[in-house]
Amino acid sequence: MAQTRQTRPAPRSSQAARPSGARASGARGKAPVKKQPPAVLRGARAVGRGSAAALGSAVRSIGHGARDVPPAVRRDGLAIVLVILAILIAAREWFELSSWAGTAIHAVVAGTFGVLAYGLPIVLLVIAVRLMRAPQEESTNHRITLGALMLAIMVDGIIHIAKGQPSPVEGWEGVREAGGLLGFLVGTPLASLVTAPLAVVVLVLLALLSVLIVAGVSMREAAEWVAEVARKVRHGDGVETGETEVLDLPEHRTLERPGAPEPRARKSRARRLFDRAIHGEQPGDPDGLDAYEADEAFATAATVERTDFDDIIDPDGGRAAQATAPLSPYAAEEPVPLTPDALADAPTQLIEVTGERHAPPTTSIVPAGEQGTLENSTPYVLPSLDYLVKGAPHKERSAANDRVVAALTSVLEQFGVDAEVTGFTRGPTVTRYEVELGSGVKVEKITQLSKNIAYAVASADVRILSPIPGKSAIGIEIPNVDRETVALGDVLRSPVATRNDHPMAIGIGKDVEGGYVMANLAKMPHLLVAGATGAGKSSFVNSMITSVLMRATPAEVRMVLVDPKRVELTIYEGIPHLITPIITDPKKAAQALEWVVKEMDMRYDDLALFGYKHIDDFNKAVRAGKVKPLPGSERKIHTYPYLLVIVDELADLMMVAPRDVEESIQRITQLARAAGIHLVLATQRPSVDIVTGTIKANVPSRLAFATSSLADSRVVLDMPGAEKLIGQGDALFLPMGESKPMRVQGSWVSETEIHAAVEHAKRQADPEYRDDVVQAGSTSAAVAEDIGDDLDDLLAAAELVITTQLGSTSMLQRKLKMGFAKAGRLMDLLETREIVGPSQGSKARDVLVTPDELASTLAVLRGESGATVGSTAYDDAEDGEWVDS
Ligand SMILES: Nc1ncnc2c1ncn2[C@@H]1O[C@H](COP(=O)(O)OP(=O)(O)OP(=O)(O)O)[C@@H](O)[C@H]1O
Repeated sequence: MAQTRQTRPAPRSSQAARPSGARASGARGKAPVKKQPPAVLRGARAVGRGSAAALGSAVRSIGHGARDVPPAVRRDGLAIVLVILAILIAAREWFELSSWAGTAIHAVVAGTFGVLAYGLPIVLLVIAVRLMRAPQEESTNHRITLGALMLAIMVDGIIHIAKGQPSPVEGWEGVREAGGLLGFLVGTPLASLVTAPLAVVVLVLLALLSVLIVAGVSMREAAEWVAEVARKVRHGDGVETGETEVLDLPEHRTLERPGAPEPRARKSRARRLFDRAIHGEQPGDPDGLDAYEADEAFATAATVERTDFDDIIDPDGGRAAQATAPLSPYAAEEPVPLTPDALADAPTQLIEVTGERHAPPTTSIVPAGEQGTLENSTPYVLPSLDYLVKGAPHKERSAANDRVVAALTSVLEQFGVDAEVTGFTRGPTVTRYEVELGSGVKVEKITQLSKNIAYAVASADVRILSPIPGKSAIGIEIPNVDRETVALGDVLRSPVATRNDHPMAIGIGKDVEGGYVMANLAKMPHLLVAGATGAGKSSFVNSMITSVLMRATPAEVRMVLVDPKRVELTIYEGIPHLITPIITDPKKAAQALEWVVKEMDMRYDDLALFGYKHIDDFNKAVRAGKVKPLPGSERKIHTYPYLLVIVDELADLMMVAPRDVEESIQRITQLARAAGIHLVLATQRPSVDIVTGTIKANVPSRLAFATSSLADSRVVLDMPGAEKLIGQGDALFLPMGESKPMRVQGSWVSETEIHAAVEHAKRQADPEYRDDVVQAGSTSAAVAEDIGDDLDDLLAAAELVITTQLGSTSMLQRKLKMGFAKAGRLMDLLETREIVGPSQGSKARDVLVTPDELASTLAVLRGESGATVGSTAYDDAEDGEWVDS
């Protein structure tokens, strides 16, 4: 299933509503409606509850007070505490502080860490500095702290064994002079288990592992780095020769030569060379690059394209991510974190702070014909989730819900229906009230009452679900008068989001039970988003793009954004995840879709060439170094990022080139899944001429916001329901393979938050645009003059005539719904292209092209170079032998 969801915990019984006459229910996951207890008992309970509540609220207020302290200040507080500890420990261990406090410190610290207590102040200071300088890299900080602690334990164990394994029973002094309590606890049992020398070997290896954890590098990387240093030392061009060469960790190999082009210029040249390499060309020097530069450029391009999910995912589910290179020059310049409070207080200032740009990372040298070190991707730091604000806590019930329960109960009583409201589950926008029927009562009795229910609860948007999936109960969904906004930050911070580290998983929102809903765009694999103006479609597109920015690096996900309205997506201009500037011209958008088809074909060729079925398998093999270039090829094999194509207003595209757009969408959607290419098509006008049968058949996942009519709901979901939604992000989500849609409240992200995420991304890297995206095919340029604006109609006419093998003008008139003059003109054009023979009076013309030659003939009409009617030239193109423009 494409989506996962987390159900909220069952409400406490003390929160249950108690309308008279309602039947008690203990159903899990909903607020039950209970019978009234006797008055005396109620009074006693009230007194008890009152005092408990007073005590509870006092404790909670302290807790809330602490929670209200901004996270950044809390982290600073922790850093300051560490500095104080470091000073105190240093005072005793270094300067022999002799007071009782000194004695106590020594007893605790040396008692725990043994002789390592001497070094502890330095370790504490390093962690404190790291906390203050890179607070947003929580998972990296956790990793370093954990690694340091492990290292201390292992070294203590070694010291403990080396000092003859003193036991606390013989006196603490000996333990303090050796490895402390930690050393005793680790060293003694291990030594008695496997003998002392073997125990030391084990501890040394574990200490080595701890060092790797602290450094955030794998054994192979460390070995490579050591080999590199050794090589440099051997060749006498040592690491510290300063002026021309700087050696860093393997992923940051920087080699500056006097007179070498600027890194950015080299990169764009690299991109061109890289593109050629993809198409099997040799990295020569047509751009004036010498062999050195060409190799370097290839390595850079490969680095840019590389992905390594395994390497950037922290075992704790967070992302130690790309921030893990402690020696990176970029790590020292990490961005100032934007906390929600900061965002609220001074958005403009913060935007200024983030205005500064970081140079893209350095170039690595990979000798020609050798596979590069693939896992060393660009040190791109993902934005901290602190950039996104926290929403108000979710309410499980409110007074409004109790009023609705009472109203529903009274409607049932008034109309004499033997049914009871047994509970409800409150979501952010609507609450689903559950009604159980008495035996022998027809479900229709309730559905017939929908208007009376709407009247009683004073809401026109009552939706009845019969039954609630998986339950013998009827659900009545009624909008909350006190609805809640679902903050994207809350969705992305929820356990369901942190457990799922897929870069294409996005925060959809919250379901009717208040559970967070995430969905993986890669599994959809294509999504249609529709809804009337103002229903929340654009807000969804924004939270989707922001989700990607928060969770994926440009090496993992690249995007093509199509925004014919020119307003919705401009904010994302310049983010490094873009593969081409935001496309606003619908004609260019149609070309971009053709480019996507081409890219897909190319990826397919690659998969076929190396024998993989899915891009994920291919990428995994590339990262494992298992994909080797063919013998004699100089090509550097790289991983492919997912390609996410977002069209924010399909209608605008369908108006310009309906057949081309439809055709491209069809080809992309049929094949793109395995190639890691995914489409999101959004439209305000979900009518059959925009969301055609072909598009619907190929885009299996749907997200419907409120539609203006039942017909529109049917177009999007193939069922009614969306016309009853209440707007502002209220949606029905129907992922591929599901039969019933899930009602969700879409997540909301403010412009300030988007800006913060965008600025962060822009600071990390520059976009590297592919200049061929909007030139692919250049169809319109080559279209013959006599066809002019009639190309789409001509293509339709040619297709009709060729597939039916009937050269009849009146058929064109009838099927394409056009006048006689236009149909006649099209037929004449077909004659000039030798698709049909000359006019034979009232008889139909001969058709000179067979259905087998349809594709090549349409290519000729489109003006695609190299194609001739009925020839094989276009077929070659179909096989993926496109020449890069
Ligand atoms: N998820 C949401 N949570 C809270 N409010 C929302 C949400 N989505 C939309 N809204 C509210 O509804 C308004 C309109 O939303 P939005 O602009 O996304 O609609 P739209 O369907 O994209 O309209 P259009 O197609 O005209 O751009 C927003 O300004 C916002 O106030």
